[in-house]
Amino acid sequence: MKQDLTAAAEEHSLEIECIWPGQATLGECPIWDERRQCLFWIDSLEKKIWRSDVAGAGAQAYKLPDLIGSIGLCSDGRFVSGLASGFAFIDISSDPVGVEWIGNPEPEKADTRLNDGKVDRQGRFWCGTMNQDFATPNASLYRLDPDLAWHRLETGFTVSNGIAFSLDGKTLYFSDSRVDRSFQYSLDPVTGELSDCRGFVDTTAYEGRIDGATVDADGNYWGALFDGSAVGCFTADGKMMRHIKLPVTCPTMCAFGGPQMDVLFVTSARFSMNEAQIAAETLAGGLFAIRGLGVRGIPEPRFDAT
Ligand SMILES: O=C(O)[C@H](O)[C@@H](O)[C@H](O)[C@H](O)CO
Repeated sequence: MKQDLTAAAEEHSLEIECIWPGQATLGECPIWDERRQCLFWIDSLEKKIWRSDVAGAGAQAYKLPDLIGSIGLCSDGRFVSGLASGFAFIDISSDPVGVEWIGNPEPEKADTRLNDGKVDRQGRFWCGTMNQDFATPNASLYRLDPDLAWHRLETGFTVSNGIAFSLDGKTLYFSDSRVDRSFQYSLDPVTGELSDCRGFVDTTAYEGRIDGATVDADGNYWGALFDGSAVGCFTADGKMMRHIKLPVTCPTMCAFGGPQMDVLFVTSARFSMNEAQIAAETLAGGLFAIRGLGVRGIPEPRFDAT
């Protein structure tokens, strides 16, 4: 029996707007670029990076040669990314888009691909794989360092998700979404080593499972609740503080942005829905902006190859 959140949850002063009703198959990875003052997000399965202004206007897509799991900002204006066949830099300033391959951490595994990823406070790119059957527990968590060497930190997951970092960079958040588990690790900011894996949010108490996530300027953790039609905000010790309902079943990832860093952008997906569900949920795959939260994010750190 899932917890009844209706009493604690409703927040009537919020404005929730679908700012891009573009029906992504698998929208993911919203990221605010404070230098360009624009929003980027991806459609993993349609092999695209999308860009728009803060209001979703002027949306344009950049076509990629491969499925894409995640992007992070680089200090040189490119993206560091987890593509299905490996880590790569992506340069959207050229046409066609420039792709500089870094390497495939799992060339021996035909059934996995890189999925959720994020740059940590020290500028390293963390990215986890997922099994494309969403079930076999042979996915791993990797750290790509500025010297472009990658390191496998953990293994045995189904779908890597929920990667985010505490403000002091000493905690890594992670979720294995298909088994509905979320964790915290102690992260040594200097060496990038992980230790002391412990349970974080008990998402089995709520509808949905933690997909993509971010940490706000107060140090609280915001996670998209895939199959739960909501985003949840959790304290650093795993207690749900806020639960914000969305008009789509499958929100996938959230990130703060906008000139004041006070808008929460949320991507969503439709790949897991059947035809009847898609017909009933026309906004599925859209990009949402939640305003009026009274919370800000902080700019994303950048990856800087040495
Ligand atoms: O089903 C789930 O539990 C997962 O959350 C996925 O569906 C994600 O969206 C994943 O990140 C795919 O890229």
